[in-house]
Amino acid sequence: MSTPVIQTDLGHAGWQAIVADPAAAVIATDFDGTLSPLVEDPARARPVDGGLDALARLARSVRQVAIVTGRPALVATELTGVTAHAGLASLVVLGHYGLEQWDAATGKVTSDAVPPGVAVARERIPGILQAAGLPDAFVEDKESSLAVHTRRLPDPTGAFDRLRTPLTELADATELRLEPGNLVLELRPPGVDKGIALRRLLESTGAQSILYAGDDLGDLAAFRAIEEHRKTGMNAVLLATRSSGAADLIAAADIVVDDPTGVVTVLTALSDAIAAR
Ligand SMILES: O=P(O)(O)OC[C@H]1O[C@H](O[C@H]2O[C@H](CO)[C@@H](O)[C@H](O)[C@H]2O)[C@H](O)[C@@H](O)[C@@H]1O
Repeated sequence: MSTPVIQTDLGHAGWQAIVADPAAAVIATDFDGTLSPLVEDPARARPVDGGLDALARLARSVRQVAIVTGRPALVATELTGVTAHAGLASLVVLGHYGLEQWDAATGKVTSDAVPPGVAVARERIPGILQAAGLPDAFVEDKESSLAVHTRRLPDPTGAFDRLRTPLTELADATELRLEPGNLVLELRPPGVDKGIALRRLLESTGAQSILYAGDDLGDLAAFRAIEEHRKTGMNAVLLATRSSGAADLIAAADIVVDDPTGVVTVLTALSDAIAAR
C-alpha cells in the first residue's frame, strides 16, 4: 500500500520518524467519527471494518496504541470489542476526555473524581429541554458527564443552536465545561480534555513521536497539545476525518481523509511502511 497524501513537511517528518523508530511512537485515535462511522444511536456505534486489525497490527511494533474518547472508558471498550480482539493486550482507552483510563493489561479503570455539578446538571437538564420546546432531545447519561444529542430531532442544527446558550449557562452554574461536538452538547468535568490526556500519555510512555487521528472539536485540544510538543522536538502526524466537518481540525491536519475507512487505509499504510523498513 502506498504512502497516503501528507500535506505538510511536519507531517512527512512525523511519518518518517514513526517508521524509523516505531518503538518510540504512540498511535492514538478518537472513536466516534474516526474509528467508528457516525450513526443516529450512540449505542450502535461500532468500529469500521479493519479498524481493530489495523490497530492490532501497529501494536506489534509501536510503544503504545490508545483510543482517546469522550465516551466512558468501559462503554468504549464494549462498543469497540477490543477485549475480544487479538493483539490489543497493551491497548489503553482514555475515556471521558481523559478523566478515566482503562488498561487492557489489567482490565481495570482508573478515574478522577466526578464533581458534584454533574448530579445537579442531571436534575436540571429536563427542565431546560422542556423550556426550549425540545423535550425529546436524547440525553446520554455517561455518569461522569451528560451529552444532549440533537441528531434525531426534526431540525438537528436548529435544536443544537437553541440549546447551546442555556446549556452553557448550566455548565457555568454547575462548574462544568460545555463541550460542543457533532450535534451533541456535552456537560463534562473541567480540568480534563484530550490535550491533557495526551500530554499525560506522552509523559508516562516517554514516547518521542505520535500519530493522532480525530474528527470533531473535542479532538482539537489533542491537536493543539501535539503542536506544542512539536515545538520541543516531538515528531507527529495529525490525521483528521471529514466525518464531523470540523473546519479548524481539518485545517490543522497533516493528512485528511473522508471517513473511518480512510483512517484504516492510513494506519495500514503506516504498518506496511514499518514492515518494509
Ligand atoms: O471522542 P469521541 O469518541 O469522538 O466521542 C465524542 C462523542 O461521540 C458520540 O457522539 C457522536 O457519535 C454518535 C454516534 O455515532 C452520534 O450519534 C452523535 O451525533 C455524535 O456527536 C457520543 O455519543 C458522545 O458520548 C461522545 O462524547
